[in-house]
Amino acid sequence: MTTVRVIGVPTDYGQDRRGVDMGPSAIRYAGLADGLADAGVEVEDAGDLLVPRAEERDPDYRSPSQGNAKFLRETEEVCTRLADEVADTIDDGELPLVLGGDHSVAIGTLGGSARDAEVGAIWFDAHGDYNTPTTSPSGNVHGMPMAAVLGYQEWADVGWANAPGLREENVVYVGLRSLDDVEREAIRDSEMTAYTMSDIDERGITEVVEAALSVASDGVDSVHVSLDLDWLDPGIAPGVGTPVRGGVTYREAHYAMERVCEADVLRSMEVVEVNPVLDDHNETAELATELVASAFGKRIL
Ligand SMILES: NC(=[NH2+])NCCC[C@H](N)C(=O)O
Ligand SMILES: [Mn+2]
Ligand SMILES: [Mn+2]
Repeated sequence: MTTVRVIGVPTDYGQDRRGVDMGPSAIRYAGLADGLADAGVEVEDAGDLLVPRAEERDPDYRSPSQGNAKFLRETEEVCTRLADEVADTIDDGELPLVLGGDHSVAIGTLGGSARDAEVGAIWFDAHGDYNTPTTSPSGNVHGMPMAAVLGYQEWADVGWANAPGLREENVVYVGLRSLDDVEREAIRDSEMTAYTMSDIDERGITEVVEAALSVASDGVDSVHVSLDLDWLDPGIAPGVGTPVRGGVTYREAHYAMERVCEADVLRSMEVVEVNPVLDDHNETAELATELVASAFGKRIL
């Protein structure tokens, strides 16, 4: 039986809206343990990483190579510890489930997951998160993790952000609908595969998810799944910091998670960007919990 080790990362260094640091609590409160039990997996909750409050830090501390990026030192500090936790979890034969926090935590999750193995990644998100400290219009590191771990542009010089076992060819985006201009060109020029919402409209979630799974798992040991709650339509997932209209539906999202489970390639998973302060009676955290249960095997019949 799979044992899932839950690792909370209560950080909001990667963006400007406060509250996403409460994501791990909100997701647990929404019934994560019961959801995983329904899915038939063993659960071990490792608690939360200790993350100093943003108010105690200076977002504007910059070393010359940091460009616009805010809280980069703090992000390094958290992601370095997270990468070790994730790698240790996998070494112990368990499956890490990381609860964000904002999407900057992916630098740590992927760093640990792709440390000693060849892995692919499926990025369920409205956004590409492929900015760099100098191309980013916002300076928010949650818009940069994919570029960071792949060493795109100046990220190549940032020694701590890397995922040696992850190659662009095995990275797949599903559900894109908001890209910055430079980021769009960079994604076009990369070897990554990107399915936008229009692709889902045209081909249906069934076909897109099949394609995503096959590209991500091609020639590698296993796959990391990154689930940003703003992938879903804000009508059903209002508790996120950067909502974008026109996201996937409740059923499309569940279907995708069910297929992830059936493909039996999962190495690590993270659920990010749940912001209880912006949420409506914890409904986004509840949705996150249900989607995790589907990804780990909960079925109707
Ligand atoms: N993980 C996220 N929600 N990312 C949103 C990124 C938004 C925008 N592209 C930026 O870089 O600032
Ligand atoms: Mn994201
Ligand atoms: Mn997003």
